[in-house]
Amino acid sequence: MKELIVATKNEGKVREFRQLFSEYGIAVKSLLDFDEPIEDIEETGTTFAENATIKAEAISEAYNTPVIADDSGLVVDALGGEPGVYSARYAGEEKNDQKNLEKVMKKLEGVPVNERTARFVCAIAVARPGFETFVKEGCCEGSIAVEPQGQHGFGYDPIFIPESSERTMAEHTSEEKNSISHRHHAILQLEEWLKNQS
Ligand SMILES: O=c1nc[nH]c2c1ncn2[C@H]1C[C@H](O)[C@@H](COP(=O)(O)OP(=O)(O)OP(=O)(O)O)O1
Ligand SMILES: [Mg+2]
Repeated sequence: MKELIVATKNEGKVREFRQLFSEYGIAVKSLLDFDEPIEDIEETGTTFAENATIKAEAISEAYNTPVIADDSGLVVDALGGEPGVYSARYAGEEKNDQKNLEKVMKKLEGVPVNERTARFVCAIAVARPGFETFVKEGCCEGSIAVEPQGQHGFGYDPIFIPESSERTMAEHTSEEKNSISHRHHAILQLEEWLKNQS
């Protein structure tokens, strides 16, 4: 089975990539599977695409091998697009999912349901030695719940209600999430390239 390196340390993403790529006969190796510790890569870009490129190219260049990376996050209209590229560190550098979603809930206190629109965005960069890096994006439209619900998934899933649903993403099974998520939509755009990998 073909193996792809995904330059992430996020266990939630790794779980989803394993499930999503298994459809293409591709196994996933993440930075959590490396024997040696991998230093955190600074995400200095101002867009998801830039940060995905930075992560994919850093690992591709270090190991001289093809690598993909995912930069993703939550974009809330009533917060002018926050937390956006700062999603992981919204409530501080410690990257705490619970504190991050509490900060969003607090900022949205009193904001009526019809003004709580938001989307999850995912940029996936493909970096290969000797080739130009390319990036594909996917998104999942929805809104921010009035209170957190559900145990599945990771990150902001307990407060995000996809527009196709009445439940939060964390109340969806992984199969359900993987059929509607921003990550799924980004991967669909990579499909042609992925089919040539297996
Ligand atoms: O499906 C999702 N469901 C809920 N929350 C999500 C999702 N997808 C991204 N998110 C949130 C988590 C984190 O707060 C940020 C990603 O930040 P991002 O820098 O891309 O990832 P990360 O630092 O956790 O791991 P890494 O950079 O090693 O891939 O957006
Ligand atoms: Mg990150």
